[in-house]
Amino acid sequence: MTENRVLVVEDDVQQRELVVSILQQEGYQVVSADSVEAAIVQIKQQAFQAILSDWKLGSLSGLELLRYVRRNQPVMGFVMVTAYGTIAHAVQAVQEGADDYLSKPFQRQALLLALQKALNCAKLREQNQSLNQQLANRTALVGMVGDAPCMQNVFERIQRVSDTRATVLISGESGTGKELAARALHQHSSRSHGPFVAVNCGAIPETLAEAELFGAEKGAYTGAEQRRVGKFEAAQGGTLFLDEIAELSPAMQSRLLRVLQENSVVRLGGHSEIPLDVRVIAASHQDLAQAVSDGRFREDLYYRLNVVPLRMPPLRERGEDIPTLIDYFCKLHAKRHGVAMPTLSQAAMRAALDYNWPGNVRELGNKIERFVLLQDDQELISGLQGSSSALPFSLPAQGIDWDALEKHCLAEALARHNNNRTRAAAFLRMSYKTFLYRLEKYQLV
Ligand SMILES: Nc1ncnc2c1ncn2[C@@H]1O[C@H](COP(=O)(O)OP(=O)(O)OP(=O)(O)O)[C@@H](O)[C@H]1O
Repeated sequence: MTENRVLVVEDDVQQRELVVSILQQEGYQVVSADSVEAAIVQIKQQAFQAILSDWKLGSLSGLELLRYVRRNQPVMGFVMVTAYGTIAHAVQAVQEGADDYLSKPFQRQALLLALQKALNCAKLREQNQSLNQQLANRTALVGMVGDAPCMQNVFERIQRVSDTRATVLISGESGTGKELAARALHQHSSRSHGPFVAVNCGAIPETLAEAELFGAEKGAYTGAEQRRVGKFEAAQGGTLFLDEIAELSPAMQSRLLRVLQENSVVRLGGHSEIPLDVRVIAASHQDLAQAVSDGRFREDLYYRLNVVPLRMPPLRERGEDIPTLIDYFCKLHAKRHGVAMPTLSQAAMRAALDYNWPGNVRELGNKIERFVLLQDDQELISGLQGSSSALPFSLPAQGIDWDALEKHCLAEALARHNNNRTRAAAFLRMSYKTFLYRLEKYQLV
């Protein structure tokens, strides 16, 4: 906000002039209006940071003006001036979004304080709006949908480390967006103009793995009729994404470790070292730490890769993102296939929220694509009901203390959502009212 322009709305000429002159003496830019209609004309013509309005204004009231402002200019500060003894009006004004109220007659100091409070509130709302905008841009920028706090943490980490050369190890179940995260890391780095090369380590035949990754000179192995450039070299100046890293054989693991340590590569059958300028990102849907404990993955390579760990949360841990993702995929696939955007029935949305999504975002994207093409709600619902009641855990043989479990679930839902009750209630698929009732029952409020 560059300057503080205030609109004073008052139908009593004397009172209006008095307020205008006090505010002008304080350095405010002041415009005045004598009715709700005149005030709305002014608001449409120029920007104000705050409005100071009388309650009683001819045939309309300041409340109507307040409602108009909150609908059309939600950021603007608002002070309601009420007649002496009409506290009910003041209460109603604050309930409907006024930042403060003043009871007539008021002192100069009270007027200035109330106006300052409204201006501060407006400033906070403006900052909030711009932060939300930044957040929305950020989400759009990385091409990943996710409002849940756990996804916001992922975005934050991506932003923080994208422009470094630090190796990132992305973990997460299949379909949680590991490759998308790797692409986001690349896109947000200064290497974005360079190549992004993705290799699925599980899909390369063992015998060809070395040549595929590190390259081979002509005649290095049977069938090598010409020089072959490996994936590391192909990613020069850019990013190499090694997916399913746990699938590499022990021999390949040690070669990879050497390349990473030396930051250079020697082609199979070659002699000269080729210096590398490659950022490496690895991913695995298997628990790599477990693979190390089981002796299937080299510990030193694990630590070399796991400089920055990035965990992609499974979809069932971020149920609040399901409606947004459904909307995103409906739009995406409707556009892609040139068909009308369908709407989900409430029953289908319910089924989607109750479903366990073992295939995560990929499965959701596929199911929604089919829905967009077939536009068959029932088909979608029946595809979601198969495992909808399956819980991600089973009860212990000795039984459970139900109250302790319920209390634990409520507390954990709150903790996971930074004490945001609306999100915690949605996470537990509970109405807000039911959630509050249960919090009170367990004295968690
Ligand atoms: N947060 C998200 N927002 C939008 N689309 C997403 C998101 N996460 C994943 N997707 C989409 O879901 C699909 C699967 O994502 P991706 O291939 O990145 O998952 P993955 O974890 O690498 O899977 P896998 O382990 O099976 O290789 C892709 O089409 C991707 O675009």
